[in-house]
Amino acid sequence: MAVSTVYTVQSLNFSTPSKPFSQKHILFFSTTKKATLTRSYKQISCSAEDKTVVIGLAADSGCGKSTFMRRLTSVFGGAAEPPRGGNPDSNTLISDTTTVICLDDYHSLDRTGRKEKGVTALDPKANDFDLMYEQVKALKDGTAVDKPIYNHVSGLLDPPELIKPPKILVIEGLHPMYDERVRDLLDFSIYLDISNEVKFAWKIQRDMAERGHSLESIKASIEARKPDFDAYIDPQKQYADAVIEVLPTQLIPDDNEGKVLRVRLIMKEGVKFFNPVYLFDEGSTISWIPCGRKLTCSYPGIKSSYGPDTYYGQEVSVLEMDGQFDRLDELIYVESHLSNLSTKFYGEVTQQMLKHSDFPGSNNGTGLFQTIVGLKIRDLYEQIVASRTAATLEAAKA
Ligand SMILES: Nc1ncnc2c1ncn2[C@@H]1O[C@H](COP(=O)(O)OP(=O)(O)OP(=O)(O)O)[C@@H](O)[C@H]1O
Ligand SMILES: O=C(CO)[C@H](O)[C@H](O)COP(=O)(O)O
Repeated sequence: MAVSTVYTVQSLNFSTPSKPFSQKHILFFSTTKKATLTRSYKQISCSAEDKTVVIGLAADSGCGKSTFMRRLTSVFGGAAEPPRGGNPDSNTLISDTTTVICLDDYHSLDRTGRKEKGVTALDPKANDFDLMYEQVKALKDGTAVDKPIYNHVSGLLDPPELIKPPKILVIEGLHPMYDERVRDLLDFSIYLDISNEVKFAWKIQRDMAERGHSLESIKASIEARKPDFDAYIDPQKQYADAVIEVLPTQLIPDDNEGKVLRVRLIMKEGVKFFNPVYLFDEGSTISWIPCGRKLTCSYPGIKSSYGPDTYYGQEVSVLEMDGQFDRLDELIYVESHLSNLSTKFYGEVTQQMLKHSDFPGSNNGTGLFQTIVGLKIRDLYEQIVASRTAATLEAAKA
């Protein structure tokens, strides 16, 4: 029988928190040979207003999740870094406000295990949803957890790292909306829907140009993942509150380069604390070519549209941007025609885009819509905190 021993967290060597704990936090170690951590934790007491807001970001590998996360954390200010003093191959990024955890850390089978069983990482059988649910719920309830680490360098499962409840927890990866229990914990969810043609072009850019993979191996890897992607990853988009859909342009006939993109921001109606962005007039159907005196466009130009639609049987608003911007500073012209942006000052979207002009997608709708969704998440967070504060005050009065 395993005997449990109590240690204070300050004595641990992994994932040393960047700041000392303000609350007493105790971990229970199991004294088995492997010295793995059992899953018992003491609750860190926090007020209702401080409870963690949980955001889910789903996409296939290589579809821009990390880039989106960099844009999102930048909206909150401060740099996002891996846990200080922890595993150098940690997938976690922590900033003052946000903690981003990668759901690859809940792979239950390592690279060899998947190979032996003949399953991909996209297959639910290769992932531990019970633990994912248990830990996301614990964090949401104000309890720190020892989250496993999937090491992408070695392909092994490394010893766990300590994750404290942040203000905003982002769970990003293949399956944030797959398991109903985890899905129900999300305060807001996003799906990055990258069409096969564009995914292929991005994979070639990264894996061929930057990582030296051959064209054949990239094709083979995409083909091998496709059945599981279609079965387990893609269906999650029906649950997302916002979907960023990336398609080949319609401005160049038969374009197969995948450089000019048509991007659609699909925003669910009726989501608490989320008011969809609109162009010119809320609820109308608009088609707009902004190129001209105030927006420089070279071939093939830019076409934007907006209007109501349905998506998986639900009412949505869709904002679309096809083409690319020549001059980012002129984006202020487009920004000034959009409403419900949740900016804190005039031009904040343009400022964010200029700040990260070196990120992929900064000259088109991918960067623009990721930035807008980042601002909407900040607004959602602030509204949730404000409503909790109001509820606490009401309760105190009663
Ligand atoms: N908006 C974009 N426009 C053009 N290329 C992009 C865009 N977003 C991502 N890419 C390309 O895709 C690659 C992967 O992007 P990123 O690292 O953000 O994706 P990811 O989903 O986090 O990937 P992974 O899960 O494999 O770590 C980038 O190196 C870049 O080549
Ligand atoms: O789909 C993925 C999500 O990032 C990866 O392929 C999965 O996590 C397995 O990683 P690796 O290929 O490093 O073993």
